[in-house]
Order: sequence, then structure tokens, then C-alpha cells
Amino acid sequence: MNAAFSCAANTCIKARNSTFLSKKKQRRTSPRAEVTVAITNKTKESSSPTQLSLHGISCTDLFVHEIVQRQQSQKIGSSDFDIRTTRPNFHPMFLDEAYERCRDICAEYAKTFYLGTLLMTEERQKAIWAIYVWCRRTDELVDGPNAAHHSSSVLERWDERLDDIFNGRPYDMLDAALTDTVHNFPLDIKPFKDMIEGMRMDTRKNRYANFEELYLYCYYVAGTVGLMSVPVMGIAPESSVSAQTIYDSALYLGIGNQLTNILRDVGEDASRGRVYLPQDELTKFGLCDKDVFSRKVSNDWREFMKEQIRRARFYFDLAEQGATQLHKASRWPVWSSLMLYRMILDSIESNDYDNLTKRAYVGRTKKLMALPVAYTRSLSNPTVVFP
Ligand SMILES: CC(C)=CCC/C(C)=C/CC/C(C)=C/CC/C(C)=C/[C@@H]1[C@@H](COP(=O)(O)OP(=O)(O)O)[C@]1(C)CC/C=C(\C)CC/C=C(\C)CCC=C(C)C
Ligand SMILES: [Mn+2]
Repeated sequence: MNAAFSCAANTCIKARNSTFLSKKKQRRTSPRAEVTVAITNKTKESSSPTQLSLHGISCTDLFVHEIVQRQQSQKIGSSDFDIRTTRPNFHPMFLDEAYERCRDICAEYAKTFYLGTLLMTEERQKAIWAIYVWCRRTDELVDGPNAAHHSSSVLERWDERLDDIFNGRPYDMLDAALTDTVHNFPLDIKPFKDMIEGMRMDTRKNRYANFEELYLYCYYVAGTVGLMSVPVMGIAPESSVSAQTIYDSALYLGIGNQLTNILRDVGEDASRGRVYLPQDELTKFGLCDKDVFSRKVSNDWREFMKEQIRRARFYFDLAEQGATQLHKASRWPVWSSLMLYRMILDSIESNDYDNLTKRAYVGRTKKLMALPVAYTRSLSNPTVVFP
């Protein structure tokens, strides 16, 4: 595969496409922008600032520390970089088209992320698009309309394909974009593996006993995105904060986003028999699954939601500290995504905590107004701490 990944081979990869899209996505997707997955079944309690536990599992428990060390030691320019054996020699036109497809998908599915990437350097934006597409396809395996037909062997096969991506043997064109990306940036395979693990967890589990369990799920499906993004976005050369601290913030942004996503989608998830809320905390507020399924917004529910929202905001606040430490060209997309996702929480409040029959959303005007604010925040440079 490494010696001249020829046009013929590229065409062969291109041909391997089957499509599945969720209804929501089918409606808004142009024919070009397809998330295609070709699968062959070859085979601690805290009392402050909230009364609920905020942070049950430390990053080290999840081997995040090791991921950070590996990614940092492979930084571009360091002697350890490009220890991967085979760097595939793709035809430039093939790669251009692969990234072009990733760009279309990102632009179609995630308009805000996409807009934010436009200020990044070309190499970085292409990498984020490739990562986005891989994450989106992974999510589609369990969230798309065909998800019910997918057995665990589908995730096994996806896992094998991930190994192939990192070993320079992509299965299809979109995988090839990620293969190129993981050779351009010091990306460790573990966060990608962990995301697949999160999808496995989602297929096996539909209740979370406590926040520790929920945190683990959020780490797998969203905290991992933060860990994948930092090596691409880059840390500001003038930052004097440790890489570990910045990675922690990135992870917390994923946690905040996922908690918000869960709070927004309580009603929708309930209709699929899923409750991504800590059971012990529901009990603490005199609630249970029945209250979720009955969709009645009671005062107990409002009080419970206030605490859940407060916790999500806590993670966004932690994330802010790292956002300022990123390379200046990468800060705007991060601030935009942070602010826009956090606004969903405000919208749940405006709906008087009715996330059982309503889906909170942020209107176009509010979104547009947030973008320049995010831009202004992205201009503030990391403070240099003198010894
Ligand atoms: C510019 C930017 C913010 C880049 C990240 C782009 C990227 C690679 C996104 C991947 C998102 C994705 C498809 C993840 C798969 C699992 C999943 C769906 C998670 C949920 C995302 C929101 O998607 P959506 O609202 O469409 O959900 P539905 O499936 O439709 O329900 C998540 C809520 C997770 C998103 C998590 C992040 C974007 C992590 C962000 C963290 C960083 C970019 C690190 C920033 C660094 C510092 C230091 C703060
Ligand atoms: Mn999803």
C-alpha cells in the first residue's frame, strides 16, 4: 500500500460505498455530502458548587495521561514523530478529493464547526474535517436508522478498519483522508478506540446508575473528541500551562457538550427507551424513569434539571481555561462551539425546563450574534507566567 497508492487502487476504494443516514440527516443532506460507511462483515461526591458529584473519575483513571504523553512526545519536529511504519503515498488528486468530501460532509452536518475551521490553516482544517467525518460515521453506527440492524460485529469491523487507517491501509476514500491526517499530526489511536468503546457501551446499556457511570460514557463518546482535536489545533507557543492541563480542558469541553446534548434530548431519548440521567440523582429528587416517560414537567423535575444544567456549565467553565491556551488560529472554532453549545442550556431554562416535550434550540440570530463574541474572546492571548 505504501508504494504509490495508485489511482486504480484509489478508484477501488472509492467504489466501496454504501449509504445510511438518519432521517434528520437525510432531509438536510445534499447528494454529495454523504456519510457513507462501507461495512463488510468480514468478520466523588462534591458539595461545591453543586450538591451533586461533579467529577467522579480522574483523567488518569482513563489513561488520558498516557495519551497526552504519547501525543506530546510525537509532536511534529520531535525525533519520535512518524514512528508509524508505513506512510502511504497517495496520489495528490485522490487526497484532494478525499478531503473535499470530508469538507462537504462537515459543512452539511456541522455548520458551526465548519465555519470555525475556515480560519484555521489549510492543513489543520483538513485534519479536523477528516476527524469529524470519522467521528460522525462512528456515531452513525449506533445512532443512524440502520443501527438496530447492526450487531457487535459491525463495531468489531469498524475497529479493524481503524487499525488499518493507522497502519496506512485505508478501506475507503474517507478513511484515506484520516490515514493522511494521522500521518501529518501526532494522533494517538487510543481516543479513537475509546470512542468505538463508547458506541459499544451505548448498544449494551440504557441506564446509568450514577454520575461516575455517565461520566465514563461522556468521556468515551465526546471527551475523546477533545483529545483528538488538541494535536491538530495546536497549543500556543507562548502558553506556559502544562499540556496535561490543556488536554484536561479539551476533555471537559467534550463532557460539557455531551451532558448538554443529553439534557437537550431527554424526551427524544425516552421515546427510544433510553435514560442518560444518573438514576441515583433522579431518586434524590424524588423522581424515577416513570416521570421521564410520563413527560410531566413537575417542580421536582425543574429542581433536578437546575442541578444538571449547573453541572454542565461547570465543565464548560473548566474548558474555557484551556481554550485560551490553544494556537491563536484555532481558538475561534473552539470558543464558538463552547458558547453555542452552552446556549442550549439557556434555552432549556427559557423553556421552563421542559426538555421532555420540547427540544431546546438556539435560533439563527442568536447563533450569528455569538460568533463575533467568540471571535473577540479568541483574541485574548495566553498569559505568560513568569517564574
Ligand atoms: C472546531 C471543533 C470544535 C472541532 C471538533 C470537531 C469534531 C472532530 C467533532 C466530532 C463530533 C462528533 C461527530 C462526535 C461523535 C459523537 C457525538 C455525536 C458526540 C456529540 C457531538 C455533538 O453532535 P450533535 O449535536 O450533532 O449530536 P447528535 O449525534 O446529532 O445528537 C457531541 C456533543 C460531542 C462534541 C464534542 C466536541 C466537539 C469536543 C470539543 C473539544 C475540542 C474541540 C477541544 C478544544 C480544546 C480545548 C483546550 C478547550
Ligand atoms: Mn448522536
